[in-house]
Amino acid sequence: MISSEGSNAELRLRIYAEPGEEFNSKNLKVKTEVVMKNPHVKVEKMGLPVGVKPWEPTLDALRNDSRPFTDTKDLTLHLYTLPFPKGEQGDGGGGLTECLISDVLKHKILSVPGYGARVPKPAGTTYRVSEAAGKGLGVFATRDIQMGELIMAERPLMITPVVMPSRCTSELQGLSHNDFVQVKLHDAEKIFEWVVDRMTPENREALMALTNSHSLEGGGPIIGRVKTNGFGESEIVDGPGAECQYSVLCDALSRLNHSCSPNTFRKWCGASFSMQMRAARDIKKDEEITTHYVDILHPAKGRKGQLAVYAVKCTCVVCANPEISDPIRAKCLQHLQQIERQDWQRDFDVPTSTNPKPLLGNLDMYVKSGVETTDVYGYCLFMLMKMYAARGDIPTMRVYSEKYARWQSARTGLVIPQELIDKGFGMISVAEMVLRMKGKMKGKAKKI
Ligand SMILES: C[S@@+](CC[C@H](N)C(=O)[O-])C[C@H]1O[C@@H](n2cnc3c(N)ncnc32)[C@H](O)[C@@H]1O
Repeated sequence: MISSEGSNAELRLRIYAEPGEEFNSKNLKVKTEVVMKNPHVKVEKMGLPVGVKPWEPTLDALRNDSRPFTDTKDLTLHLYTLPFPKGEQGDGGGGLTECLISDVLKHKILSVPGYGARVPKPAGTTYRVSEAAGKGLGVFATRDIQMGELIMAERPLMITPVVMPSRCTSELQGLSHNDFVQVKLHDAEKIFEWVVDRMTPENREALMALTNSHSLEGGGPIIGRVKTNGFGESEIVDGPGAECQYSVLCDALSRLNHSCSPNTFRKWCGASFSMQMRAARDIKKDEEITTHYVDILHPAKGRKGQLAVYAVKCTCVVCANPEISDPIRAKCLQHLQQIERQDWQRDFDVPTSTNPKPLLGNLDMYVKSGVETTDVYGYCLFMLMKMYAARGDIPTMRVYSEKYARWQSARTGLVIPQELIDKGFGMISVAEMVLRMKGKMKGKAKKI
């Protein structure tokens, strides 16, 4: 699973019925235990180990998609088709998602203000999927794309828990670690098959057409595809403590390859129940459109290890030259740690220095190093906007205000009014005051 948070909390949600009780929605119990997450497990063989009986859960236990109300405390997994309720709101034009989620998450999803909104469409065609040398397929720009532009918006094909739904662990006592994992993979594939069986034929075909980079690791074809293509999404979790994380599996978005200098931001939009991707910098026609699977500010060696989990051997220029790139990335990380402690996006105080050289130097470093998807880049644009306002240079202030607004739109998906951008997010009053003062010094007020 492609992590958005980098969290590797090893928790497992156990769905079970007491011995002798029927496995159905009324008597299912749920328990969270420390165990492995499906993206990181690997075994030599496939199928059940010798002597282990197949798990026979009943599908009815999970089939609850017609329940009108959700229990906000129920962490048991159920099958739902979203957007919900089907037929009343329709699919908002974006297609339907098959979900194996808890009521807690379903309640969260349905409570998002504006839930049921249409999935937005990019302006014209923005991308094609074609061969990416050494990486399988990839996504490429079909025209020049400006920073901030929406490139893709997609309703997921499927949302499934990161922890593997499987039989009660007590049944597996005495098994070797390898056999234990094999059973887990086998059980989980069975449950995932139910999810896939509920899909529309088009969605099922799209899912099975996705790449499986983990076909030799003992898991079934669905788990393999989830591991290869699923996104971790911070908003798609149970409860505030993220008791259970989920994997969000999309279609075209799954064709995005990893880059250590990515040119897009990925953002979940709860209202339209869609994953969206926007340009983090200007992208040229035919350029590959990329995302990041791991933290791009980590040193090359660390990234290599993390990327191996996703079956990625990155050969980009940043990875190929760690002696040059690592110190630069370390500097960027240091800058990030400095600004993380500040509420800089809401700080409209006039900067104490009006010398833009250090900031321009940093901006150049961020662009050359390709770290526009990190906050240091946005911070730099924001500070330059404020600094040029403090210098009374309205045209240059507007250049950075425009860039900062585009970057923020790409990052958050929010549309920033042009009037606000023209006014440098309010910094124009500072610029006007400075100009008036300069005018006074020369004996007359300058016209803006
Ligand atoms: C989410 S898929 C991306 C689309 C995929 N290339 C395809 O053909 O469908 C992830 C897989 O793509 C490949 N991949 C992604 N980024 C890569 C990169 N930077 N270098 C090499 N392979 C990459 C790896 O095989 C990885 O497991």
